[in-house]
Amino acid sequence: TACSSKYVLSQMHPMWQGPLAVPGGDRQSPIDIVVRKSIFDSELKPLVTKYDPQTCQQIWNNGYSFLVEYDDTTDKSTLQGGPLQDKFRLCQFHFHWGETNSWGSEHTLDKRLFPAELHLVHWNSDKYSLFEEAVMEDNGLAVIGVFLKVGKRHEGLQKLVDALPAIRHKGSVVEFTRFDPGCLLPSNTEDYWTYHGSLTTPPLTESVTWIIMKQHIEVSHDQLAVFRSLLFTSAEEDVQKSMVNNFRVQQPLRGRAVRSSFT
Ligand SMILES: CCCSc1c(F)c(F)c(S(=O)(=O)NC)c(F)c1F
Ligand SMILES: [Zn+2]
Repeated sequence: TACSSKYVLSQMHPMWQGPLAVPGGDRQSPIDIVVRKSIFDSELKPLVTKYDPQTCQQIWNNGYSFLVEYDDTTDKSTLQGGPLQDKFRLCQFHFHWGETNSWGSEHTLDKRLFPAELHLVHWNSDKYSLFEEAVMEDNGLAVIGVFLKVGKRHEGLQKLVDALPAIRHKGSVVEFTRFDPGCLLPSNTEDYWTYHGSLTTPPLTESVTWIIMKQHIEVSHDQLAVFRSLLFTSAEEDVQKSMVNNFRVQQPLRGRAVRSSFT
């Protein structure tokens, strides 16, 4: 699918976290969400997701995370509602996680870190015809962020966890079909925070309407341990590096408002 083929992140190394010069740079992500400073907006609607598992195509290791990619050539898997005026097409989802359960998320709630964070990446198919275009525009992308906590095993996640050993190395791809990303959303999709930000990986473009779910999902310790068995490095490299801590450092709010859909 377009959403990541042209944007191989393999050049990126986790150590790039520094303040890469970004044009403008006043709406960078991730951020700390100061809950008591978020502003309730009664105009914010519940999210409307319509995901067709048949559009699931493959899972691959891009050298920074693993991406589950969807066919985004039609409007079969979409996100609308919430803070959005347009319809957005799902192109992929991926995660960020730590080397221990004490940290790993990109966003935080009142500085609270979670062990991992799920990102479902969508692009504005009402305004643009390709992900590559949308990723450069200020209302081009919508990313749903879901916090993960360690607890009971997530049955829906297990199919994905079972596929990970086949993509241990950077650049590995395997077919992955009939996976419903809706099973990874919390039961409550009405309560979220939203703000305007950016990708948290190069090209770091300021094109993202972020939608951070208030309710987390639970995965087991063992499921998260399989995430950490992935490698940043390709099979050819002689030093293998565990894929952990693939999150960006938090960025300044620069006066942005974070709105909440709930009081
Ligand atoms: C331009 C890369 C194409 S796909 C992709 C990705 F691989 C990724 F990691 C993130 S993220 O910034 O890390 N999380 C929101 C994205 F937003 C993406 F769109
Ligand atoms: Zn991400």
